[in-house]
Amino acid sequence: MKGHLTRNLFPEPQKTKGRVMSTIAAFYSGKSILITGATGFLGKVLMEKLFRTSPDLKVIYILVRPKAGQTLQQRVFQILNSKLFEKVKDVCPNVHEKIRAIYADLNQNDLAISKEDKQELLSCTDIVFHCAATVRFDDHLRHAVQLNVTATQQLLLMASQMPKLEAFIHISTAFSNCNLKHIDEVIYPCPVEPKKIIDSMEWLDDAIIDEITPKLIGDRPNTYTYTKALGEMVVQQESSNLNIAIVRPSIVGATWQEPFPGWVDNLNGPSGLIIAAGKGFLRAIRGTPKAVADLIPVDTVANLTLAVGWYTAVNRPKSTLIYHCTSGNFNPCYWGKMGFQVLAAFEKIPFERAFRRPYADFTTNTITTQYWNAVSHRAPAIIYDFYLRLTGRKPRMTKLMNRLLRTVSMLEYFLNRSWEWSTYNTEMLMSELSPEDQRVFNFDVRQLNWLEYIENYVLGVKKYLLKEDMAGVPKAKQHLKRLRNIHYLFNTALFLIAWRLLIARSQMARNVWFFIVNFCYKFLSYFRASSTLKV
Ligand SMILES: CCCCCCCCCCCCCCCCCCCCCC(=O)SCCNC(=O)CCNC(=O)[C@H](O)C(C)(C)COP(=O)(O)OP(=O)(O)OC[C@H]1O[C@@H](n2cnc3c(N)ncnc32)[C@H](O)[C@@H]1OP(=O)(O)O
Ligand SMILES: NC(=O)C1=CN([C@@H]2O[C@H](COP(=O)(O)OP(=O)(O)OC[C@H]3O[C@@H](n4cnc5c(N)ncnc54)[C@H](OP(=O)(O)O)[C@@H]3O)[C@@H](O)[C@H]2O)C=CC1
Repeated sequence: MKGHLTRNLFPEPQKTKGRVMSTIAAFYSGKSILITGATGFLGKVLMEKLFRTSPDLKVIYILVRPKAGQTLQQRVFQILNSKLFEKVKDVCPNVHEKIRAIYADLNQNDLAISKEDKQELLSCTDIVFHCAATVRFDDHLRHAVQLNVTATQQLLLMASQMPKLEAFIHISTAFSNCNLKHIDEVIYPCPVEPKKIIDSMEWLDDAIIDEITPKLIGDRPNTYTYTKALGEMVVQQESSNLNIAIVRPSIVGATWQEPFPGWVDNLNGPSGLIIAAGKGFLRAIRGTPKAVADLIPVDTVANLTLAVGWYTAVNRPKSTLIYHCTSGNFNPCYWGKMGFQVLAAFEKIPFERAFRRPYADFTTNTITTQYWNAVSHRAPAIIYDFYLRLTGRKPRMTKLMNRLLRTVSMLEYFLNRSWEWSTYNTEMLMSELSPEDQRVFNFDVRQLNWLEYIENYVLGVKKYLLKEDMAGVPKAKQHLKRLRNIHYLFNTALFLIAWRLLIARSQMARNVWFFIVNFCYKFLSYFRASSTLKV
C-alpha cells in the first residue's frame, strides 16, 4: 500500500484564535482511527489526547472484549465518564458518538470480529494504533505468543486489506531486546522465526511448551520481552506492503502534564511498588542505586505515538522506522535518587493506614536482600498475623507479603541494569515538528523535573489508585507518628532486654555499664553546678 495514496496528506495549517493550529492535530481531523488496547493504560491516554486535540476526527474504532461482567458499552461508558476524560467533554461534547466499540478478542485466531464489523474497519480505517498486548511477565508462552505475536500478525493481515490505510503504528517495548546493553533503532532477529513459533504453539502441549520456554527466551528474563521481540519481527516481515512504524517505550509511568499530572490507573511498573513502599510493606529492594530508572510518562508516549502516526503517513519513509521513547539519554534519573524522591513525597503525601513507616533501601547484595526480606518483610508479617490470630481474625499478611516479594523478584532484573537506547529517529522527529506541534505534542523529556514528577506520581497513586482523599492527610501523618513511637519503643525495649541479658552474663559488660552510668552522673553534676554559679 506504500505510495498508493493520492489524497492530500498535507492539510493547510488552520488558525485557531490567532494561533496557527497544530499540523498534527489538523492531520487527524476527519480521520477514522483504529485503536487496539484502548481500554488499557496507554490506549486510554492516546484516545483522550486524540479527542482533545482533534475533536473533528471522524471516528475512533476500538477493539474491545467484555470483561469483569461489563458489556462493551458499559466499558466505554466507564472510560468516557472517568476523570481522565473530563476535559474532552468540553472540547468534544459528542465524543460518545465518535467512539465505536467493536467486539474483538485477540485471544482468538481471527480476532473474533464479526463480518460486518470487519468490512466496516477494512473500508474506513485511515490509521491503526496497535497497543493491545499482554504485559504480564510470567504469562504462559502460548498465551503471550497468541496476544503479542499471532494477534499482531492477524491485525497486519487486516491492515493490508485496508485501501485507505495511511499508517500502522505498532507499540512495542524498549525492553524487547533487553538482552543487549546498547540497543539501536533496528529490529534484532530472534533465532527461531515467529511463524515457526506460532505454528508450534498449535500442536505442542503445555508441558512441552513449559520445557522449551527457557531455551526459547534465552537470555531474556521473561516471555513478555521475548514475545514483544517476536512481534516486531512479524511487523518487519509485513512492512513491505504497509506503511509501518514501531514505538518502543521504556517503563511507562503516570502522566507528566496531560490532561493533568499524576494520572495512573494500574499497578504495573513502579505504581505497585510505590503503593507497597508507601504503605510500609516494602522497605528494601534488590536494586542498583546507580542504575538508570528509565521511566517515561504515559502522556509523553501518547504524544510521540501521535507524532509518529502523522510523520509516517505524511512522509512514507522507505523503511520501517523505530522510535525509542525513553528518558535515560535525555534526562537520566537513577533508582537510588528516585527512591529518595519517593520517600520525600511520602512525607508530604502519606498514604492512609500504613502497616509500617515508609522506608526505601536499595541494596545490591543478595545476602543483605535476604536479611532485609527476613527481618523487615517476613518477620513483621508473621508477627502481625500472630496478632490477627490472637484477636480472632483471619491471618493474611504473610500471604500478601509472599506475593509482593514474588512480584518484586520479577521486577529486579530491570532494577539492576542500565541500557542505552539510541534515539536518532526520535530526535529527528522532534526537529521535524513545528514549534506549535512541539508544544501540543511535547515528547521532549529534557524539560521533565523528576522531583516534581515523582511528587505528582505519588499524589496520583494516592488519589486514583488508592482512592484516598487529601482530607485524610493529617490523620495519616498522625498514624505515621504513632508508628514511629511504637518503633522507638519496640527498639528501646529490645535493646534493654538484650543489655539486661548481657550484663547478667558478662563482667566486662557490667564494667562498661557502670562506667557509662558514672560518667553520666558526673556530667549532670558538673552541668548543675555550672548553671548554679551563673545564677
Ligand atoms: C523499598 C524500595 C521501595 C522503592 C520505592 C519506590 C521507588 C520507585 C521504584 C519503582 C520501581 C519500579 C520497577 C519497575 C520495573 C518494571 C520494569 C518493566 C519493564 C518492562 C516494561 C514493559 O514493557 S511492560 C509493562 C510492565 N508490565 C508490568 O509491570 C507487569 C508486571 N506484573 C506482572 O507481570 C504480574 O502482576 C506479576 C508480577 C507476575 C504478578 O502476578 P500474580 O499472578 O502473582 O498476581 P497479579 O498480577 O494478579 O497481582 C498480584 C498482586 O500483586 C499486585 N501487583 C501487581 N503488579 C504489581 C507491581 N508491579 N508492584 C506491586 N504489586 C503489584 C496486584 O495488585 C495483586 O494484588 P492483590 O492480590 O492485592 O490484588
Ligand atoms: N506499561 C508499560 O510499562 C509499558 C507498556 N508497553 C507497551 O504498551 C502497550 C500498552 O500497554 P499498557 O497500556 O500498559 O497495557 P495494559 O495492560 O494496560 O493494556 C493492555 C490492553 O490490551 C488489551 N487486551 C489484552 N488482551 C486482550 C484480548 N485478548 N483481546 C482484546 N484486547 C486485549 C487490554 O484489554 P482489556 O482491558 O480487555 O484487558 C488492554 O486494553 C503494550 O503493547 C505494551 O507492551 C511498552 C513499554 C512499557
